[in-house]
Amino acid sequence: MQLLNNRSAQLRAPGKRVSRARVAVVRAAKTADGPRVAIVGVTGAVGQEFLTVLKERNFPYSDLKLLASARSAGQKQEFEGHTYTVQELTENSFKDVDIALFSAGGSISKKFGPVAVKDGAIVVDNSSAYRMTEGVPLVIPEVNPEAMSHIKVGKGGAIIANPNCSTIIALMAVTPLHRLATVKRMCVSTYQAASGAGAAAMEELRQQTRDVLDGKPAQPKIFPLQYAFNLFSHNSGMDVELGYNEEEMKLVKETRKIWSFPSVRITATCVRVPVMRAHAESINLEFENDISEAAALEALAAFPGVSIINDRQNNRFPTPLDATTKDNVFVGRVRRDISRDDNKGLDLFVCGDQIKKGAALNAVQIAELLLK
Ligand SMILES: NC(=O)C1=CN([C@@H]2O[C@H](COP(=O)(O)OP(=O)(O)OC[C@H]3O[C@@H](n4cnc5c(N)ncnc54)[C@H](OP(=O)(O)O)[C@@H]3O)[C@@H](O)[C@H]2O)C=CC1
Ligand SMILES: N[C@@H](CC(=O)OP(=O)(O)O)C(=O)O
Repeated sequence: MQLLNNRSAQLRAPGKRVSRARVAVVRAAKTADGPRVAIVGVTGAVGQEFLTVLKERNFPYSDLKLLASARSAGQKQEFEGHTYTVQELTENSFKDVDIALFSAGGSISKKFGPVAVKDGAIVVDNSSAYRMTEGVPLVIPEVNPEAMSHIKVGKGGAIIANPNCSTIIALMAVTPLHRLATVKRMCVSTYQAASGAGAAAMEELRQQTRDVLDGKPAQPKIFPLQYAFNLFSHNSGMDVELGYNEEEMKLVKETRKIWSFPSVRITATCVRVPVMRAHAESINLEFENDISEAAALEALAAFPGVSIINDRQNNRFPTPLDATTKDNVFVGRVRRDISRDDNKGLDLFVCGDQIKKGAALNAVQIAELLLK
């Protein structure tokens, strides 16, 4: 296995930027001494992206098992010159698996995660099922790899949770600043893409856009409201007492766990916007210590997996399209918060591909750590 330093993931868009990605990439692909890998939910938006990311990163595997529901069993899937048949997920699916990448929703993870662990597999779970479970590491490899350092392939089954996509994207940008000046309070507003609600929601956005442009009524199926040419409060369950939805509370709780910082103050408002697959987030930060714009930009530029687009002269800042299909999270609008008299406040605008760094890429990076 050869470890490479990937310095090529820079965005060459007009204006100022730019940071270097320094994420270790494992080179190999199909190889006799690689782990046996299973993908649960392979026919979904994230499942398909797992295949893309495994290929892009030449992730080593000796065997690949593609799993989905009975609806998809028998489907053929080409991958790296081989034709695989999608199999129905059952209790016997994990007998010969070392790493299982789960992305079929929380109820499937709850039912089959323990089955996989019992059979000795390490589950990297994309759902929210185990994120807040004590003893289950919740990991962003650039932020807290130490949380999973005791888990390795060949040393028994375990579950590692992949954080919520909005949380991953926010913390990729905020962690280098937190390390510099300690975040006291974070206020996040999200603009979340269709992909966060799966392949069917992406199709709903395409179909409604066509229908509305053709003068036909939009037909809501996945979301309760018209999605094309509209936006609305995130579709996750609402705590009616508190007035926060589940997505907002994930940002609060998961950040505290990932940073091992239970007292950090966080508030969030999550909104679904008609964008295909990259989330955007506006973030206001209050720090314990002084932090300048220049120091913040320097810390962001040095952080692996972050690119900067921060060109005030040309009003050029990150957009969801900049981030779409990209590994890196893009950060801009870095400015001192003028509502404060001190130098302890900053604003940022962040964009990250929800399916990639927000889901499949982060999970595959976790799997790479299992091999080191
Ligand atoms: N940040 C993160 O970590 C993110 C996590 N996710 C998680 O990943 C899950 C999937 O997301 P996404 O790919 O967008 O969703 P999709 O709706 O696009 O895909 C769902 C996948 O789950 C499979 N599935 C559904 N029911 C079963 C079943 N009974 N047995 C086996 N497989 C089943 C589907 O298979 P079939 O085609 O056969 O129905 C399909 O492959 C989400 O529910 C969420 O939990 C998603 C996005 C981000
Ligand atoms: N956060 C996704 C939904 C999702 O899959 O979240 P989670 O992985 O926390 O269940 C969205 O954009 O809506």
